[in-house]
Amino acid sequence: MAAPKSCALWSYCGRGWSRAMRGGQLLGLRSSWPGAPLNARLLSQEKRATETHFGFETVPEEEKGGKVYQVFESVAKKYDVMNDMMSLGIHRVWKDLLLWKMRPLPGTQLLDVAGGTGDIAFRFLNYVQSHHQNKQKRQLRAQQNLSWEEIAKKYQNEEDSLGGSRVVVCDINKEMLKVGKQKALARGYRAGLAWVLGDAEELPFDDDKFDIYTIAFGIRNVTHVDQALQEAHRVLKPGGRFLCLEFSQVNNPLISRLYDLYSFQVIPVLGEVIAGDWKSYQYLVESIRRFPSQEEFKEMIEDAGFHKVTYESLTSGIVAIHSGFKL
Ligand SMILES: COc1cc(O)cc(C/C=C(\C)CC/C=C(\C)CC/C=C(\C)CC/C=C(\C)CC/C=C(\C)CC/C=C(\C)CC/C=C(\C)CC/C=C(\C)CC/C=C(\C)CCC=C(C)C)c1O
Ligand SMILES: C[S@@+](CC[C@H](N)C(=O)[O-])C[C@H]1O[C@@H](n2cnc3c(N)ncnc32)[C@H](O)[C@@H]1O
Repeated sequence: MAAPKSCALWSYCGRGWSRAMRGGQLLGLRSSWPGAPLNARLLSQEKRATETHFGFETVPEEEKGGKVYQVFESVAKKYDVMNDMMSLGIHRVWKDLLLWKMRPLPGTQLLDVAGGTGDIAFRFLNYVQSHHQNKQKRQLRAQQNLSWEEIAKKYQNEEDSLGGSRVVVCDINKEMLKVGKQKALARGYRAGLAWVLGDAEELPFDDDKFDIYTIAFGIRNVTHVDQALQEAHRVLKPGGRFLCLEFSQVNNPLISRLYDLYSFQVIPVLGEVIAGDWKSYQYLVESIRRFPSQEEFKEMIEDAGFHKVTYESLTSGIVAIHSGFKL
């Protein structure tokens, strides 16, 4: 695991305690820093700030991972149907827009972290396969003198139909990965797809390995967001791209009010009726409100070493897509 960048951590402390409180998450000070404000030094010496949030609850940092694991272990089988019910299918549009923004080239090696049941991975494979086949058709039409056998051979090898592109789905939860693998089998996805059990905070991959790193609706659940961002930077090749689709801040007061009413009055009820798990969906809607705003998260991505960091808010800011590059 890449050691936290002292400059980034220092700039956290250097910009004062409030910066370390970003998104309501009390970031643990790992050592009393000579330059840190007095109250931060006292806190780090007397009582390490090792608390974080689990929805609106404050919990010891070491407990959050287990609680999040239980949430997704519980909802895994109903995860996909709940997404459609809660968002009336709009989450599919958000994920399609993520792929449209990605526009992967042939041969792209994608790491989809917190990939769960594979929604992003399947979209990636569909995208690269359709673009590769369209390119192949254009090339074949340009070569009038090919024999039938030569044409048939070009269409036969599925591996080739991906143009060398590959996607690795990495997730910490066995049940979510199990549902994803079942979906892949049912939909006929075989080539170019791998499933890896792993933690976003400590990825089981070498440095400089992937062209694109995506994380969709996952980073909100991670205990140490800064560590996950640093791991994303580590495993990307120079020139690689980071893309994050996550819930964000609604700025329109009316929509924000309606969204809150819908979130806290309807979604947990849907969670209980459909998934038999009111608490996990209460966690969902609370965790959304505890996540940093678009601008704050942009700064966190920059602190992790990414450049040209931008974001695009969708559906009045209910979600946002953040993008950055490892240069
Ligand atoms: C455990 O963690 C997780 C588990 C998972 O399964 C999934 C995830 C990851 C999550 C996703 C990928 C998607 C999650 C989706 C959401 C959080 C919801 C996203 C919300 C929208 C796209 C629409 C938001 C709605 C608005 C902006 C405002 C419009 C709201 C209304 C018209 C409803 C107003 C609600 C009230 C006034 C509350 C009081 C009313 C009642 C209790 C009566 C009953 C009301 C209804 C039945 C209204 C239902 C309305 C709709 C279904 C329409 C929704 C509106 C739109 C599509 C605009 C994960 O992390
Ligand atoms: C809301 S689901 C998103 C799944 C998928 N990306 C999608 O868009 O449908 C969140 C996923 O994050 C995973 N997750 C939570 N904490 C994680 C961590 N530290 N490392 C890797 N995955 C994690 C959960 O197991 C779950 O599968």
